[in-house]
Amino acid sequence: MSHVGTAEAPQGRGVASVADPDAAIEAVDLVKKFGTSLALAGVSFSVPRGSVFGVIGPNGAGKTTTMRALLDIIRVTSGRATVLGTDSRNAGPELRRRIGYLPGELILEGRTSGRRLLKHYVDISGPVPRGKIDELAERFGLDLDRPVRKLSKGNKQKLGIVQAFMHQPELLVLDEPTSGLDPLMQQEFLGLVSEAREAGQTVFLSSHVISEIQQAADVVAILRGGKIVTIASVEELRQSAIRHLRMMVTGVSPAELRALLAPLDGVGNLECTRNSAGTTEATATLGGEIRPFIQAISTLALTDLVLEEPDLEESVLRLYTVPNAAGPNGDVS
Ligand SMILES: Nc1ncnc2c1ncn2[C@@H]1O[C@H](COP(=O)(O)OP(=O)(O)OP(=O)(O)O)[C@@H](O)[C@H]1O
Repeated sequence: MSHVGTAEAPQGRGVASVADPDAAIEAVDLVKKFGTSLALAGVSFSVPRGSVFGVIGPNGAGKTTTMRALLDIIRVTSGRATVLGTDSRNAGPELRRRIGYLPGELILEGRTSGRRLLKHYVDISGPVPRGKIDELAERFGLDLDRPVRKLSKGNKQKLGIVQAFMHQPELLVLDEPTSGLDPLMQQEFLGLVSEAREAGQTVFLSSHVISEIQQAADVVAILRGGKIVTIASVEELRQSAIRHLRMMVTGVSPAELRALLAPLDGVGNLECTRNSAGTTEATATLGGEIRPFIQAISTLALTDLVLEEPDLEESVLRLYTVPNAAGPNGDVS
């Protein structure tokens, strides 16, 4: 297991700066090149203290690179980040004690037990409240006396979670924290995140699981190809998500209904047909606000209207793949 570290980084240089005192993290135009490949192409965001900020994106989007840059495990090519009021390049032991870090790829080998390994990490993280390690281990059903190399992937992940949370840090940086956890343990983890927020801690986490981000995060950043496609609250994302609709109308022909609905903002995949009962049926997708649509159909003789719950997953996946897709704030990649 790696803790917050500076493995690939030169020793602290740069001057500590306080940008926004309310921000736990402020990243400004982070660029990271690995040889000729551009892992981060100008990433900027701000994470308010006491909030849960989720980052989602497809494989290779730059989530891990962003986290490693914030923790000074790697150095960015250009740009700057402030973490808990300190320039990330000054991530010395004092700052590291204020952060809990769960790396994406946990490597736990050796005969040592989970308990002994955690004791070692206490030396780095600073004091842990009495009984906290056992309380967390019990919560996740983790046997701390087994040699770590014998632990399953999920149990190694639980040990990583205990390690990140045990010293009740001001900031938690969690890379794919629920990877390998079963659904019950994922819920337990989400409970822990919500308690952390209630206690005023800040959580910065990445995930592939949209439903999990939806449940845990206040704000979501969608990263793709080293760029932020959009940053939005979960509610904004939900409102911008696509709904599926089906309606039945009498007294209008399919062509008339098409002429009414097709020009409306957000209407897509429109199909208007006459069914065997002589009623006109329309199916479509509806994005964005529903009010203009409801107003437009208010004069129709509706016999049925079905408007499905917005599908956040579908909407986010669209932002993953569609070139120049606009997010809820109108941001484009
Ligand atoms: N040490 C490295 N050397 C070279 N390229 C790297 C290195 N680390 C990351 N990359 C590249 O940078 C890009 C971003 O990788 P990163 O691991 O940050 O993505 P990610 O969003 O965390 O992906 P995943 O969801 O698969 O974990 C990828 O193209 C990756 O191949």
